[in-house]
Amino acid sequence: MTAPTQGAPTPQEENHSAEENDVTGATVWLTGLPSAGKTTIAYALADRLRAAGRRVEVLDGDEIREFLSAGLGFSREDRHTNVQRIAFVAELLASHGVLALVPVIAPYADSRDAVRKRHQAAGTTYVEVHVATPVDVCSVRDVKGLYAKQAAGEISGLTGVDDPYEEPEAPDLRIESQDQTVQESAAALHALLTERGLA
Ligand SMILES: Nc1ncnc2c1ncn2[C@@H]1O[C@H](COP(=O)(O)OS(=O)(=O)O)[C@@H](OP(=O)(O)O)[C@H]1O
Ligand SMILES: Nc1ncnc2c1ncn2[C@@H]1O[C@H](COP(=O)(O)OP(=O)(O)O)[C@@H](O)[C@H]1O
Repeated sequence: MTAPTQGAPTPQEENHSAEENDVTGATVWLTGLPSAGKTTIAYALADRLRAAGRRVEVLDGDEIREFLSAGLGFSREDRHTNVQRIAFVAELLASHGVLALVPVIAPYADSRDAVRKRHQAAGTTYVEVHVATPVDVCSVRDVKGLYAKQAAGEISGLTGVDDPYEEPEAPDLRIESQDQTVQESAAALHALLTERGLA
């Protein structure tokens, strides 16, 4: 057997690099009410996926609103614009083999449909997860104090209270976080991604 030319990749190296290039990315969108558990599950899942060697980005709603969507508010129109911008970035990442985890409320069905269609048109995998924690549980968790502020009349237009949340009719997965630990919720989503060849 002749030794490979110096500098040229061995067949094993070539295979390895082909495998890397062939890794399937996907957008995994976690939709649900404020304090439902979207962000917590996304980061717990990211830890698991990174430990398994996957490239992962979490497109956190709060961070996106500070930069990419700076200046947008919470009107129907602004929420739609926010969601479409995030979908654009997520799809780009996913099309390059990244698992883009998106814990963003996305309260309107037509906005989420547009996200799905963008991914379908590009041939990029899209997974919709409904973190279906009931509003009474979310309002007790009240991670950012928004439910208390709304009740005190300090803010209005809070999703699920005095602003719409249109529940997904047929998500790929529904997580009832009120009955689970964070790790159980993350494991359920990890199992779905494994089943679909994404993890
Ligand atoms: N009025 C109102 N309604 C809903 N949410 C509100 C509101 N004001 C501020 N926030 C906080 O904004 C966080 C980011 O929202 P998103 O970008 O995910 O919302 S949207 O998809 O554009 O509707 C969102 O983050 P999460 O709590 O992680 O869901 C909220 O905490
Ligand atoms: N199974 C679960 N999955 C996710 N979060 C949970 C779960 N059980 C309890 N929690 C708690 O609920 C809160 C959810 O907050 P967060 O993830 O910021 O919600 P969101 O991003 O949907 O606004 C956290 O304090 C988290 O520890």
